[in-house]
Amino acid sequence: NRKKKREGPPLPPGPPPTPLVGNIVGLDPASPWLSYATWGKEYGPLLYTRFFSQEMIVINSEKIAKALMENRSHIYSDRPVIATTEPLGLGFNMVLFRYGARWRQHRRIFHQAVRPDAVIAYRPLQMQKGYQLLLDLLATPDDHVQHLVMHSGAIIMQAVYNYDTLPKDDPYMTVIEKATKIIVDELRPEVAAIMSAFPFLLHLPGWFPGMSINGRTADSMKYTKAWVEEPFKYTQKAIKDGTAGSCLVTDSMRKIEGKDDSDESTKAIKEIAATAFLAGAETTQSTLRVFILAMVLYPEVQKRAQALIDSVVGPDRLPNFDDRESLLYIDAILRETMRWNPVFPLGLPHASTEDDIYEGYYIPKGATIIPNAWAMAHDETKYSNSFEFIPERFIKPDGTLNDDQVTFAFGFGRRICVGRYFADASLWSAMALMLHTFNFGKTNDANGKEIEIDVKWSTGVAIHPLPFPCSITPRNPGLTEDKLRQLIHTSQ
Ligand code: HEM
Repeated sequence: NRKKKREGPPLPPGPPPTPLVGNIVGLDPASPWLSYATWGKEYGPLLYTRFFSQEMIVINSEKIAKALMENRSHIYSDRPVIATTEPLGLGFNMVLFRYGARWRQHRRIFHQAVRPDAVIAYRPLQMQKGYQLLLDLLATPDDHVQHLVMHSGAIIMQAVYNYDTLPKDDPYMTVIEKATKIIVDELRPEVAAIMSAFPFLLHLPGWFPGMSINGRTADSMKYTKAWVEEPFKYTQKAIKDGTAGSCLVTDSMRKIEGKDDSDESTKAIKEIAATAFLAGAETTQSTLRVFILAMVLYPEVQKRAQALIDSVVGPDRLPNFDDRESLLYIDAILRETMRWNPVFPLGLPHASTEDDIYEGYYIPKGATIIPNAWAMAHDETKYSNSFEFIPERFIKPDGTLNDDQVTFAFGFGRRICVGRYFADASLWSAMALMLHTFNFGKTNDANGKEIEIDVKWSTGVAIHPLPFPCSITPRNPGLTEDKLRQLIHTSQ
């Protein structure tokens, strides 16, 4: 027991571990962020827990997360080795890379493509895909989840490969969706910790209780290989044929031309392209699902946003990025969506590369560092009535936005989400367009009685609300497909 044998500063407090397994007892496997937040109330915002031999430091406070992962980022920028990465076929994915040269190379190329001044170039495509989302919602509002999946995926496929996804049964999207489903389900830190402690578990059959991952690795491998290779081949061919438009792959390939056209750079670009979908599509559509849930549950917020859009934009055209400055309430809604239910409730784990001491507590080298974004979002000292959806909390008395950009929802320090500016624009455009065009509300049952929404959440590393009954109706009751197409045409 490390706690007894060590001399010097103590480890941070935490619940007493069960011998061998550590702090599994009492941890809610479907929503561990709740257990960590509860433990935080008892033991303090910095917690020490253990899963088998893996030491974990859970941070429930934004201030401490910044003090460690930002101010001491030279120590806290690694990722834990996740034993399930390779079996799932995720070795290409820089999100999970250890801190080092390969990560730095990928991060640099990625940053070039989606840094604040570069993302402006993607606005027309984000608007186009937003228009398509409106058309899809008008045609079949009950399929709104599928439309959001397609919207977020189509933006990434276009931005990365300059590939226009098919509205139905797109071959690349189908394969990627299958892989993502397995990955999001299985890539949980607690599963990874168990697998790391007992690698032989990876060889147990998939039907063995708790070992669902083993039944799925072969499929995951197959799908991820197709995901990395196939769309990249599409763009490579377009480059060869001289028909390639600007996109992450084409632009990055052109940059290395003549300078460094080794296979390694090409491979890096190919892997970054696949990573963009993994990191960017599910997260964006999950956030938009949270947004729709909020609009249904908080009609007064929706009305306030629509009244503002009506006064600034009016009914005869759709909002665009030039209106953003005059529609700050939409930004407040965006921030509140990210805060109210962060789609990565436990962020993504970092790992420490040196022993450290923080406020008298010892943080061991090699510990997994878990920022509990959910607990930060529900810090009542910062966000009163934190379970309520209140965009006004981001607006200063003079009507401008405050400085709180809810960055904790995008992570910390050197590993902070590299795609956050891109995500912000995809989210803003979709939210503004949807609020302009539709009302989101509850539905009625057969007796005309309003159906109450019992919100349930998926589980895994990234989460979203499970489908809930809602009505999506055009604000203008006479809106037809033709009229909407006309509106889109005049707005371009
Ligand atoms: C609402 C949308 C999004 C959310 C909430 C989100 C959130 C996050 C979070 C919490 C992390 C972990 C940061 C850390 O380790 O501290 C992350 C990492 C990352 N995100 Fe995002 N993300 C979103 C969209 C995107 C998009 C659109 C892209 C790409 C176009 C992207 C690319 C990445 C990459 C590559 C990483 C890994 C960074 C690294 O390890 O260095 N994300 N994101």
